Amino acid sequence: MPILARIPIFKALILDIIFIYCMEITVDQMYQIENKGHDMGFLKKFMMENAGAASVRRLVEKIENIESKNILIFVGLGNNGGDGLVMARHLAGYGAKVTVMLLGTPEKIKTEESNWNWSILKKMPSVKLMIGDSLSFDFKPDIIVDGILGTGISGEIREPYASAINYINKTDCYKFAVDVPSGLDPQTGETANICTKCNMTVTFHKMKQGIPKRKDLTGELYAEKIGIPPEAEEGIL
Ligand SMILES: NC(=O)C1=CN([C@@H]2O[C@H](COP(=O)(O)OP(=O)(O)OC[C@H]3O[C@@H](n4cnc5c(N)ncnc54)[C@H](OP(=O)(O)O)[C@@H]3O)[C@@H](O)[C@H]2O)[C@H](O)CC1
Ligand SMILES: [K+]
Repeated sequence: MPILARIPIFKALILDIIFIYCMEITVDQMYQIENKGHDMGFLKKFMMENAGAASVRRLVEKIENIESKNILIFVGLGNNGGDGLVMARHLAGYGAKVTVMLLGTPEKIKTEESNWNWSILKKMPSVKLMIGDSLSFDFKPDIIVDGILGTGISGEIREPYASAINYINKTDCYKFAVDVPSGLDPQTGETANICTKCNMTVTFHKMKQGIPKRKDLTGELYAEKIGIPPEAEEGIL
């Protein structure tokens, strides 16, 4: 043990530093930090872009020849879905064959930042857009991205999300979860009636307390920074 760490005051300081930088946070703290960062001018739209970009970097690092892959991206109507929409644009840029399955209708997309990304994809013939609740596809996906539910989950999984989660679990391919496997409560680590079982999960900014409890569902697990000013944590962490 380093000399300084033997001195109680320094040992406490070192432990504090480790705790701050490695700590797991609550979902409520994450929402507070997001909102404070947004109010500082680092808009949620920018957070979503960085979240999607960081997710694609991890996926491309893992999967060889991404340009030859059929990628099916399930997106919900909230910002977890928005991250999935950003991933679709980035993966198209890598030359992958990307299909987005919006689990609802575009009018029901909940947020400005998700709508913004949907409107960009509508101008991109390189990405196939599907809406509604049909789960019949004219291809077998090599990769499925679960952008259905994130920190906004509450209660038993409702349709059409439930059928999508069952489809994902029945399909034999590589599965990537945006922020958290859909159906896993990122605060408690408990699962709803159903939950996706994935090969990789990328969560954002800091690890949420419930996620590391279920490595059986997350697969490889990463927490990626998305550019939120550290000052956005002041008074929260
Ligand atoms: N952490 C960050 O810095 C960032 C995180 N991002 C991503 O945002 C999501 C959280 O987005 P939010 O819109 O708050 O919530 P979700 O997308 O997870 O889900 C909300 C929608 O899901 C519906 N819902 C909730 N529970 C169920 C259920 N059991 N069955 C069916 N549908 C459900 C809910 O519908 P309501 O009618 O209940 O409102 C919403 O439609 C986070 O996970 C990250 O991925 C930001 O993109 C970037 C910054
Ligand atoms: K998800």
